[in-house]
Amino acid sequence: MTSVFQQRQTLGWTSGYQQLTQQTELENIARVIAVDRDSLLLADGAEHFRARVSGSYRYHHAHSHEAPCVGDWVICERGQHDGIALVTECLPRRTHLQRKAAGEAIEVQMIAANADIVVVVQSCHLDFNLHRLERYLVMIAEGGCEPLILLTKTDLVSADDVAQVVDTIRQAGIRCPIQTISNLTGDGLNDFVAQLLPGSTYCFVGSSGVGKSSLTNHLLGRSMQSTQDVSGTGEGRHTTVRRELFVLDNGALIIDNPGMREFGLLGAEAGLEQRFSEVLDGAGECRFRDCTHNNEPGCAVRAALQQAGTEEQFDHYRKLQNETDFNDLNYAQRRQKDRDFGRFLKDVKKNMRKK
Ligand SMILES: Nc1nc2c(ncn2[C@@H]2O[C@H](COP(=O)(O)OP(=O)(O)OP(=O)(O)O)[C@@H](O)[C@H]2O)c(=O)[nH]1
Ligand SMILES: [Zn+2]
Repeated sequence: MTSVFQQRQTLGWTSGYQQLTQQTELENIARVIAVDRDSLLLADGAEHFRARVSGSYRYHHAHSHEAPCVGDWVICERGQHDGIALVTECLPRRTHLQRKAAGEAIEVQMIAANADIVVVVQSCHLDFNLHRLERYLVMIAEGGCEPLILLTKTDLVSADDVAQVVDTIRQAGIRCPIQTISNLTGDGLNDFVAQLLPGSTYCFVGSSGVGKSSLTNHLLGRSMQSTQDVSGTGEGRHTTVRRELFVLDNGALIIDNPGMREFGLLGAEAGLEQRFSEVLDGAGECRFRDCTHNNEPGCAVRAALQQAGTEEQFDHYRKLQNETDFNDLNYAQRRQKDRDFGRFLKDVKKNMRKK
């Protein structure tokens, strides 16, 4: 017979956690599989069940990042009426992945808790962006996770191009594992799957459209529906709109982040992007819809900046935008930089008109 401990292990429970919770009966511990507004989907290794957070916990943990999120281990009371468990405590997080959100005060938003490895997914085709990658890596390190870089869509570029992207990453001093796959041809997929460790939790992050869902479908053997059936909650899962933790056949755990926006996007950055879009409007269309205005051919923004002779200044600001210190500036400082950037763009536009 499998013990409760072994059951928990299938969800990533380790003896390290065990020490944290000596006072608690194992029966009362569960992992957060998904969060839907006020309702949590939990799993204890034997079954999935619904839960809500106790009023007392919410009262004492008012910040949004303190609310249980996908990957968390929680203590709960079962056997309540209508089968809804009550979460009374969230265990200390071994690792966290979070972004700082825009707002009056800087809110920290949880993306996932207790992930061992964060898989940063970028496409070798157009989406690849070193600065964004570095920003992800900083956040991963901050949260105590290990990174793994996964480059997708190798079928759309030449082998030389793939090698060049890998080279660019290495040149930047990034030493973490890099894997390349094509969801279309299946190239590299087996190698990737083979190195996923049972009991380890992998969280996938990356821009929309880089192929996260395609990969998740593959990892789950496209058994999304049957996976859902296991949960016994009777919910359909046709659209990927929430973060969810899955157990793969080989015992690895994955958290997908469907439709996720860039998690380096901060208030000031959002502001920069907004003003930046004004320049985009004024400058016309770039050849590529997802142009990053770094060095793509047919970039209208670059052309406009070049014409105005302010390319260098612009790059400086973009660099600033990407610097991690920037993430740590307080709100007022960021607002100031934001205003400076607004002024700068105004000048660019004025110069463009003069010519
Ligand atoms: N050529 C090629 N196309 C791919 C590959 N992976 C995904 N795609 C296509 O790219 C598009 C986006 O793929 P998704 O898997 O939905 O991307 P995603 O990252 O999950 O996007 P969100 O769900 O919005 O976060 C789809 O049309 C896929 O068929 C790949 O390796 N090669
Ligand atoms: Zn462009």
